[in-house]
Amino acid sequence: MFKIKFWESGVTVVLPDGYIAKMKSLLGDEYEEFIQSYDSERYYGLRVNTSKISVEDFLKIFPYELKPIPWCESGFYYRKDVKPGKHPYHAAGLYYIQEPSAMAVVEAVSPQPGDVVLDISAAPGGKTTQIANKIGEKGLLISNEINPLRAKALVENIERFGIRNTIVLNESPERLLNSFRGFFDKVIVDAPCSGEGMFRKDPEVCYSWSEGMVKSCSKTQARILDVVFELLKPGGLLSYSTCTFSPEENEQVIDEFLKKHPEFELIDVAVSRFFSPGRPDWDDGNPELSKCMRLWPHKIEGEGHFIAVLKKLDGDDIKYSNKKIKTNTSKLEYFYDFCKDALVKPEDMDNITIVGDEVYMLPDFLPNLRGLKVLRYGWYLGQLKKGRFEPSHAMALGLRKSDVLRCVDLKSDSEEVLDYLRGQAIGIPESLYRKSGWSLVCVDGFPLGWCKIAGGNFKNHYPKGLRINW
Ligand SMILES: C[S@@+](CC[C@H](N)C(=O)[O-])C[C@H]1O[C@@H](n2cnc3c(N)ncnc32)[C@H](O)[C@@H]1O
Repeated sequence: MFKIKFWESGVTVVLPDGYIAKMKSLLGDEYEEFIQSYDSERYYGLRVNTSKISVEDFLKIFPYELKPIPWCESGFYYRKDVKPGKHPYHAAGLYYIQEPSAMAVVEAVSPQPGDVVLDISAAPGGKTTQIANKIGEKGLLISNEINPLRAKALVENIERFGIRNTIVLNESPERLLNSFRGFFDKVIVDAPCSGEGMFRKDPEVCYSWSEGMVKSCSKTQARILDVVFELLKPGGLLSYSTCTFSPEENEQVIDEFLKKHPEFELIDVAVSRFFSPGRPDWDDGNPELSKCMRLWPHKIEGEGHFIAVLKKLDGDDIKYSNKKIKTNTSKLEYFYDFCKDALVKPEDMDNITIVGDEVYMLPDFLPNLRGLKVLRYGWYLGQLKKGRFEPSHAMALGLRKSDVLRCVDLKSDSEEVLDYLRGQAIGIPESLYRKSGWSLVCVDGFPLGWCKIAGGNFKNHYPKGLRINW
């Protein structure tokens, strides 16, 4: 019987016997070193949102000690006694709290500025927010999540990050085929898996593990790959990752895929130098499988992961045209009134459309989304209500302080910033006493949300569902 103690909660969990026996037989001499990694604490990481702040500037203002993660320039380890999720900079979207090994996936496939990328199983948004930072304003990201509840968390994280050019879908992989054959430069399959690599992080994952789960996950993974290969352009890259050790969900899934799809090949990538090679001997010996990457908790400062990057060598070149969404421009009058009243450059608000009563700024290129469950068509700006426009939280977080005419800028170490996040009223600066209308609330210059001021009074519009209770 092998027990692990969870350092955060103090809970002790017995690792499944079947899992221990399997790791012993797979790892042989290396097993002792591997199993000892459970005596150490897990690692804690955060990744800077480089679309809002440079790493250099972030390090100047973040009040806690950080240590660089070798494989991700914007990633840092923090100490477990630090609670970055409670700092106002988190609410302002300056970083994403992410397990350090998980940051390697996007680094491996290395999306470039302007790329068109699909993140097929995206919630809660770790990879998506990292991709968005890399492709920049000119790229296009389709961020998809099959589970509607998890898709909600995905939308929240995308909006907190202030990402504008992402379409969020709630679809099964199969239903994407009609719209996106040969459309993407890069596809990320961060697959659902048995989670063996996360045992040290989350006791729930140990409880749900079974040999049957490993088998059923490997079938799901193969099914997802069998759909997404069609979505890539010739020359495009497919990233496949799991947070589990079982060869059935890793090398064996990749080998089966390569056998069926000779137009794909595994490639070496720059970050592989930090990690261990894949294990051909855990499949049928195909030496190419050593190009996969294994992230072992006894070899690196991070949890267990598997990553493979494959290139599509051949396929049809399909041309896509930009879709327009017909919009009733007369209804946009209230939105433009808002822009004139609140923004320094209202004329910058172009490519605007209305879907139902929601106002969006569309990405530069819009694919055909007919028949798909679309949760976001790009930057969600707000809602048209009877005779007025109400700006969204997503609009606030996608703006910069310099974009708005009125701003209440709070200090990150002030009680007022916490009061704002609690949903309470706060004092307004003298310069705004005689002003009225929607105003941005910032922390050290970074948007947190909206308030409305009138006659010297402050009305808090921080979303109810996000308010803090400490
Ligand atoms: C490892 S998690 C993704 C983590 C995410 N990429 C991130 O970085 O935050 C796997 C995701 O796959 C989704 N999933 C489950 N079954 C699926 C299926 N059949 N097809 C596609 N996605 C699936 C789960 O809902 C889950 O959100």
